[in-house]
Amino acid sequence: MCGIVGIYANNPINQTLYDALTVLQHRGQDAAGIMTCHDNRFHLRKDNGLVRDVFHTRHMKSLPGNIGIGHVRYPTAGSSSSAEAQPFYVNSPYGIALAHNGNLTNADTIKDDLFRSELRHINTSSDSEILLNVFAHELHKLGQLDPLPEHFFTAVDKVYKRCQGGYAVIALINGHGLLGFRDPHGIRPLIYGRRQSDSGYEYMFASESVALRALGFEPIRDVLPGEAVLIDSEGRVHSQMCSDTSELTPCIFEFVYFARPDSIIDGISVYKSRLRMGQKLAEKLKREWGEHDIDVVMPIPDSSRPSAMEMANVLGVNYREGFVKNRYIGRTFIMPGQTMRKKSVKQKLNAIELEFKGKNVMLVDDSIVRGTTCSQIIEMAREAGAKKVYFCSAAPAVRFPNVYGIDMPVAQELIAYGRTDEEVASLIGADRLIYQDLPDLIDSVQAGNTNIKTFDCSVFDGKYLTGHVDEAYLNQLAMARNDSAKAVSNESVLDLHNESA
Ligand SMILES: O=P(O)(O)OC[C@H]1O[C@H](OP(=O)(O)OP(=O)(O)O)[C@H](O)[C@@H]1O
Ligand SMILES: NC(=O)CC[C@H](N)C(=O)O
Ligand SMILES: [Mg+2]
Repeated sequence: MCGIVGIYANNPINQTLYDALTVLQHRGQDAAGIMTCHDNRFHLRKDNGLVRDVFHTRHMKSLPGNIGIGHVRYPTAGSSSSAEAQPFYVNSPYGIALAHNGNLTNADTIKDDLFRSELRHINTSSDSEILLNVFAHELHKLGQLDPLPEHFFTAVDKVYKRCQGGYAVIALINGHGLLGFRDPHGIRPLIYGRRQSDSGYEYMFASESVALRALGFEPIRDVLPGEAVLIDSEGRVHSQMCSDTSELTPCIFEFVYFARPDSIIDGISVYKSRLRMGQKLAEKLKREWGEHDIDVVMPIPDSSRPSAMEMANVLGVNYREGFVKNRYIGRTFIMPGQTMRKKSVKQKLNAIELEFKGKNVMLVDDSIVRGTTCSQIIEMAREAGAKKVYFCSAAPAVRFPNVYGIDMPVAQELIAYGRTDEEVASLIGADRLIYQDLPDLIDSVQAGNTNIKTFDCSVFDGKYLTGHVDEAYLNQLAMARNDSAKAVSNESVLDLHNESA
């Protein structure tokens, strides 16, 4: 679940890109990159690490220009090598840089086609480099020295025909502007907006509206599924639907966990949808438990706070913050290995004993995925003196892999895989466990925009709306991206992108 940003401005944009990436940091903590363009030359800085670690003053000074793109990475394909940090660059045609959020489900086939038929070499194992080369090839085929917007749209149409999966993309095209597009299902988010400057409007594309707002850009609208929006070199906006089979089916997990609560995605407030998740969960609890003996409702910071708050409210029970989060530890779920994730939960959360002593506590999390967080948290609650520890998840049980840009590639690594709710409860050590029902989760999100008829709920129901995701693909993905395979592929390599720090 990477974060992407692109800016067209009338003044240097290195600092604005940096600031936007810090706002999107929650979407990717592994690597960060910025590519700017000035006087027909690209300037790149990318490396592994958080935004604040990747860009020092000397890097910022060497990112000139009024147009550029940025990326924060959470790998879902390839390795964690700095060579696979983004943006990626290809020299022909025109010189194109690209930042991608999502995952291609037919990357291997396209890679083969690119080499055999189109004589293009892909030097990394990143699907984003493949996506860039497909776009570049299709654009090159049109043979235009002075391309018009329609040529870019034709190339995007071809990308839609060839690339399956979920993707939101921002491309920086030397001399021709910024191009944003979103896959025909709109699985991954992308929004654009503008702000007034002394010399006219400036434009920004971003994964989430919060990045626009934080930098003083007014959102115009979400990019539609199957649509491409071009901000040309003169700052004119062109847009076109490039796919004739598009339907908005956004990823519901953005609302559960990934996005910041202060973002609005496809017209839906993430914060409000989380409040509604809490409300629905409380209603389910009342229905199923009847009388209860819960003394306090507590969130597992950060993401579950709104749901826990509303749950406490509906149950008429005290809301208490029993865990304090170390603000210097990042999100644990998107960390690359299980050892690091496990260690970080303990460093990240600490119990305030007096909130637990002799109480029956209901711990609320937004989701239970591998079970790393809840198992440790329940243990901590008991150690802090809780009488009974109940646990609930504002999302249903995660039982299926994600193939669209969330790194949950292996069903067997999910704690609920092949287990009943009771079995999960006993494994994590909870006295009782309650999961949100899928229809309730969908209602909670859909209430924000009833025009959206379907959401990508694949991690909960195993339905992959883009098609072509079969048993064989899932098996192959599991082999390539299980935790031990990733540890091997992430061993250090010296690659083409090999600048000095
Ligand atoms: O079952 P698991 O595999 O542990 O995954 C689920 C947990 O991971 C996430 O927290 P994270 O620490 O990533 O981020 P947050 O601070 O935004 O809650 C999520 O909010 C759950 O707490
Ligand atoms: N999480 C993402 O969006 C990842 C983008 C791309 N698949 C990568 O691994 O770099
Ligand atoms: Mg969490």
